[in-house]
Amino acid sequence: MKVTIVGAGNVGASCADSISYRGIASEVVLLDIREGFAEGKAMDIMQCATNTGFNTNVSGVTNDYSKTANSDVVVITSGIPRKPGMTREELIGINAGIVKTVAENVLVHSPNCIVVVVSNPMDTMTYLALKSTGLPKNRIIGMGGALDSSRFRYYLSKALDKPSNDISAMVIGGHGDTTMIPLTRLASYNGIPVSQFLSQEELEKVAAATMVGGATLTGLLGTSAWYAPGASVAYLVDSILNDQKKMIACSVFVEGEYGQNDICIGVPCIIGKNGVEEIVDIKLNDAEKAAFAKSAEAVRNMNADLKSVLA
Ligand SMILES: NC(=O)c1ccc[n+]([C@@H]2O[C@H](COP(=O)([O-])OP(=O)(O)OC[C@H]3O[C@@H](n4cnc5c(N)ncnc54)[C@H](O)[C@@H]3O)[C@@H](O)[C@H]2O)c1
Ligand SMILES: O=C(O)C[C@H](O)C(=O)O
Repeated sequence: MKVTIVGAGNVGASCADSISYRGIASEVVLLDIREGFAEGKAMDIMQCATNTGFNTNVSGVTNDYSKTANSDVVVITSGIPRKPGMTREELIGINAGIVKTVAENVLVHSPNCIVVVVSNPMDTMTYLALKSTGLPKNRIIGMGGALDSSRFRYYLSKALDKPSNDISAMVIGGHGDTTMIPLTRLASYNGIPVSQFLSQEELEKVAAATMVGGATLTGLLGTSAWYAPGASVAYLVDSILNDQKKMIACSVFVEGEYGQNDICIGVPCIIGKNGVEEIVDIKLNDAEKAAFAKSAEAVRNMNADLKSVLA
């Protein structure tokens, strides 16, 4: 199985590292416009092979899409990241042009691939990739919910003082500081509702920390995060390539689900060899429904900024 990752920066290289280390694909191609950069990242990753024991062939190319031919999955991480104090939405001006060109280029050489969009603002970039390529909706997946959910589990584990892997929790809605919806009511510690262990106030603090999880890291690092984003992409790609049918919150095109239409937004999806195989209909309560409608409105408003790019 072949995976192409466009953008060999912090997130792209971390995706390649996670995918090869976990043996998810036989071949990974990193592509970047910076001369020699993807080649360097690929060589560095390949020099891990003997010490970590992986067999994936990782190669790098400078803007040569012919080397990406016949990829099963293409991950788009190209574009600029935010700096401290910025929102993801502020990246739209530069990243929209990059994502549109990249999505069109990859499809020339891999017409049957599934596209995973990572570049921010991710829900808007996913919608752009879908509209500009005309691909069927099951083949365009925005990665954000997997990362946000893992941050939610991290903050719950800190509050509970229990291991993250014993906690099950999901974030839906937009991948933005104010649009994420951590589903606190449905989070559990080994199947037991977390509300049995944490007060409402503690749960609200966890949800708030989750929503600004990316901004917190950006403030600490001076640029946005990459290890957890790379691992989250690998988790998603694994479910596609190995047809695992995991339920993962992903940004996908909705047509009536959760009362919304014509946007890409985070909803629970079954992810398998066909990409998005099902959108799972969780019964939300009234407060969660209202939060989802508000999040969807913000996501829809951002799409309006794509008019000139999509014209
Ligand atoms: N969806 C998520 O959960 C999530 C998580 C982390 C980061 N991100 C986003 O991912 C993007 C990348 O972040 P990063 O930290 O890796 O940034 P980075 O600056 O480290 O890397 C971006 C790379 O893209 C390359 N690039 C730019 N234009 C290109 C083009 N036309 N073709 C090929 N490559 C091109 C650059 O040369 C650079 O190497 C940002 O938009 C960031 O906000 C999203
Ligand atoms: O926070 C960012 O800007 C990057 C990414 O969306 C993240 O959540 O880490």
